[in-house]
Amino acid sequence: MPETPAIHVLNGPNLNLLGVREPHIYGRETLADIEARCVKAAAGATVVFRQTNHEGVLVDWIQEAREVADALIINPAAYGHTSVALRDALKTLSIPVIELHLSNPATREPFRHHSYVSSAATGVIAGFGPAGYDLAVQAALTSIRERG
Ligand SMILES: O=C(O)[C@]1(O)C=C(c2cccc(Sc3ccccc3)c2)[C@@H](O)[C@H](O)C1
Repeated sequence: MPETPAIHVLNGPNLNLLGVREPHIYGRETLADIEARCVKAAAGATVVFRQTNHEGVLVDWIQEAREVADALIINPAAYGHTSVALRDALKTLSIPVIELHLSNPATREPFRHHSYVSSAATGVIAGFGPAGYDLAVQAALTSIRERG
């Protein structure tokens, strides 16, 4: 177990607009609120929390995590349903990868039912709203601890 684990949390397109519209689907918390949740749940572990609307930037951040992170949490948003590039980048990682969705895409439009990310993830958390990020951080810490 690293002395101070580093958990990278990556967020995909449009998540910078959270809390503004569709609170019945994604909740009323902003991404800044969710970042604060992650820091609190991490209980002293380092949290690197980022959001981008650009697929290639997510690939760059995944490659960076390969070198410096002990676990990766990713909410790919719409790119989860479209991006082989994200799947390929995640497959290069040997650290725990947790796919996270605020909503449960399986209960929504058919085009959201498939995720390219899931086949590269250690596990998936979906449908719990912002609390899902707390669950993902706990899962990351447990996975790090159990890997030694
Ligand atoms: O549930 C999620 O977290 C999800 O990853 C997030 C998504 C998503 C889609 C559009 C906008 C937003 S964030 C948002 C919400 C309300 C108003 C503006 C932006 C997230 C979807 O693309 C995914 O299918 C599901």
